Formats: sequence, structure tokens, C-alpha cells
Amino acid sequence: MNMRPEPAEFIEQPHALSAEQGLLGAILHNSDVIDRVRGIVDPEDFHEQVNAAIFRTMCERRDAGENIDGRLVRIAIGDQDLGGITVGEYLARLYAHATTVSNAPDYARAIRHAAMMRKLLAAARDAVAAMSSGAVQDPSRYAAQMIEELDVVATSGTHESLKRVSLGSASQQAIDAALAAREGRIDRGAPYGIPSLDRMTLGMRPGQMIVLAGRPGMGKTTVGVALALNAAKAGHGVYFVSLEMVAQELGERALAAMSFSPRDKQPLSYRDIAKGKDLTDADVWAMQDAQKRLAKLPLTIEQQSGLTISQIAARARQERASMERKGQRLSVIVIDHLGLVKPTGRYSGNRVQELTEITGAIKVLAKELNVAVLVLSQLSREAEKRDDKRPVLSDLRDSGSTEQDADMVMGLFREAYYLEHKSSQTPEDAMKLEACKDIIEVEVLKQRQGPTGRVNLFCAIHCNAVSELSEY
Ligand SMILES: Nc1ncnc2c1ncn2[C@@H]1O[C@H](COP(=O)(O)OP(=O)(O)OP(=O)(O)O)[C@@H](O)[C@H]1O
Repeated sequence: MNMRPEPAEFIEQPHALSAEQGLLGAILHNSDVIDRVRGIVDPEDFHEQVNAAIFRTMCERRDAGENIDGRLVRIAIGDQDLGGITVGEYLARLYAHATTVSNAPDYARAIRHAAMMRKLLAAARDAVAAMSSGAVQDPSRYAAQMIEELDVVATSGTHESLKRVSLGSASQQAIDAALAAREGRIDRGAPYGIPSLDRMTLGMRPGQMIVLAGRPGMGKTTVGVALALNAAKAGHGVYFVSLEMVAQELGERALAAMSFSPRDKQPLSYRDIAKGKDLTDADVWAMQDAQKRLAKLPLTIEQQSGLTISQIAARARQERASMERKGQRLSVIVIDHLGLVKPTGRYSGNRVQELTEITGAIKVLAKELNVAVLVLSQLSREAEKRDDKRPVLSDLRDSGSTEQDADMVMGLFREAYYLEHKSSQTPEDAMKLEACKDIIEVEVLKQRQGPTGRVNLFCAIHCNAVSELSEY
């Protein structure tokens, strides 16, 4: 019998003890150091319990606006024996052996790094233990759970950007961004590419979760694709997560949108492209020309269905890195659509809780990657019961905390859809249909940083073309 112990038992816990001691010593020398490292390291990241307790106490004293000195820290955590040395003696030693305060951020990063290594090791050990004991029944479910755990490690590099900042530096950041935008040095986000919408909002701003909501058939994918193309045409990187359609179907829509001209009596629809059979030579030429222009756009399509939000987040991070390598910047993530994001299983079927978990994670992702996330969302049947079927904010009530998490909610409505689907059409209906067949209403139902209101846009729904109404 093979009595060899599991190799994992021999792996020492990664730690950075000298960095832990060096950092605490530096803070004892100069209290201000703590402000420079708190965005990098948390008390839980320390390997030694006593070091974690000392750092936590230091943070609490700082928050209370009090001095950080060894004597007060010792009183706060108690002068217990640490095995041949008391807390007071330990603090005196940290103070005496502290070298320079300038490398405190490096110490903090080393501590954080070791903490993430320990988390990774623990997750790997748990996985081996669960697999070898036969506890894993459903591999895909277990893998989704592992992804959740590993996600903490995967996002640890962005820890600093997500951490607390003083009001002074937050307002300075706002001034820097405003001045840069004023001087035309940076965009404040990707534009919608539709002037009336861009005027009413400030475009798709980094960190925002923007919800595009509507009943089926209202044109959510149409508007989502059109806005994604507009952002990419303006040079912004777009990652389009298509949980409903395969990439080729999106390709058909993009070709139709790109080759659309309002002067065309019979513009090429995406259905024509999908059918292929009746295409003329001119259509083929138009498609090829559109394809050449599309190929230059920084837009990537994710076409795998059944992804959890953690998987989407992990792929978005990879996509951002890959765009950066090409000198592009990821500005917008489109998720088509919220209802198709796979839940983790944690709330086993409680739909409202599941959606709350998903939208909360989307908001975190937008902030972490500093991108706008445009989430397409299907509204409940509630709207169908009203005479006026235009969406209202309360239609989102079944969608977990979407309404609260969203920075902006836009409701889509096409009257033409309802007129076309009426069982019997009156001559008045036919006249109404003629007047509204190319119109999509976009109603800004919620905007954290601006007004609400409606814009009517031109929409050739069969060509996936959306633009300013006045242009036609
Ligand atoms: N060739 C066409 N002629 C007429 N209407 C069309 C044509 N092609 C598409 N449509 C209409 O476009 C709408 C679909 O647009 P889109 O896929 O953007 O909507 P959606 O809101 O995303 O819908 P869903 O939630 O059902 O996926 C449908 O109402 C469909 O009838």
C-alpha cells in the first residue's frame, strides 16, 4: 500500500512575515504611512494573528483620529504573552527594527500577495479534498462555486482602485477629469452616438450600470447592437456578451446596420443576409464593404451561452488585457440579456435573490474595470396589462434590485409592434402604423446624475439601424 502523504500536506503556507513586521514598524514610526497602505492591504491579509490584531487596532485608531503609538496599541489588544515575549516587548522590537517608511507600500503588496497565495492554496486543497472524498456530485456546479472563490484572487490586483479614497482626492479626480474633458484630452465615457441621447446623459460613463429594458420584440438587441457599434466607431473597446444569439447572427445584424442607407428603397435586412438566396451583386458588394469597416472596430463578441456573472467577469478581464495589448481600451460591456445570465445556485431558484446577486455583481464589475456595463433586460408581463404599454420603472420590480443598482434605466417602446400584432386592424390603426413604423421610443426612466425624459429615434428594425430622428 502506498503510505505516501498527500503532497499538499508538505506545502508551507505562503507568508511574508518580515514584510508584516516591517510594515507595522514603519507605521509605529510614522502614523501617516497607514493611509498609504490601507488601499492595498486589509487586516485579514496578515498571516500572524498578532500582526493582524495590531494592524486592525492601528486602523481603528486612525479612523477615530487618534495617535498610533505602541503603548496605546498594547493597551487596546492586551499585553498577553506571545510565547516568551509580551505584546509590549514585541511592539518595542518592531519599532526598533523598522528600517525605512518609504518601502511600506512594497511591504503591503507583499503581504497582500502572500494572502492571495494562501487563498489560492486553500481553494485548491478544498477542491482536491472534495473530489477525493466523492463530495462533488455535479462538476459544473462545483466549478461555478470554485470560480466564485478564485474570483477574489483574480480581482486582487484591482484592490487598490476599489478602495476608499479621501474626499479631497475624489474631488481632485473629478476636477482632473473635467479639465481633461474640457480641453478635449479625454472622453468622459463612450458616446451613445445619438446626439439627443448624448445630450440628455453624459454618454456611457465608466463605472455605470445602464439598463436597457423592454418587452420582447421592442428592440432591445437592436438598440444594444446599434449603441455598441456607435461606441466602437468612436474608438471605444466593446465586449458584447451575447447569451442569446451566436456571433454569426450578430454579424448579420452588424452588416445590415453598417450597410444601411435611408436613401435605399429596399435596404438590406439581416433576414435577407441570413437567407442569402435572393441577394443581388450590389447587396454582396455592400456587405463586403461593410465587413471591411466592421473588421476595424474594437468589438469582441462572447457567444457562449449559460455563463455565470463570475465567468463573464473573468472573461471581461481577459478581454480588457487583450485589448490593452493591442493599444485599445475596453470602455463598454454589453450583456444580452440579464435573464440569460446563469445564476450561481446559491439561492436555488429564488429568482429575485438570484437577480439581485447578478446585478450587484455587474455593478461591482463596472466599477472594478472602470467600464460602462449596458445590460439588456426583459420586462415582466405587467406592462401588457396596461392600456399604455410604455415601460415604467416599477416594471423592473421582479428583476431583483436592478432598479436600485442601475445608474440609468432606459425603457424601450415601439408602438408599431403592437399595431402590427393587433388581431384586427382598423383604417385608423393603419394610418398610425404608417406614422410610427420607423420610430422607437427611448425613455430615460432613471438617471442618477441627470434628467429623465423621452427621445424618439429613427429605427429600421429589420436592418438593425437606429439613429437620430431628425437625420431622416
Ligand atoms: N424583417 C423584419 N420585418 C419586420 N420586423 C422585423 C424584421 N426583422 C425583425 N423584426 C422585428 O424586430 C423585433 C426584434 O428586435 P430585437 O431582437 O431587437 O428585439 P428584442 O427586444 O431584443 O426581442 P427579444 O426579447 O424577443 O429577443 C421583433 O419585433 C421583430 O418582429
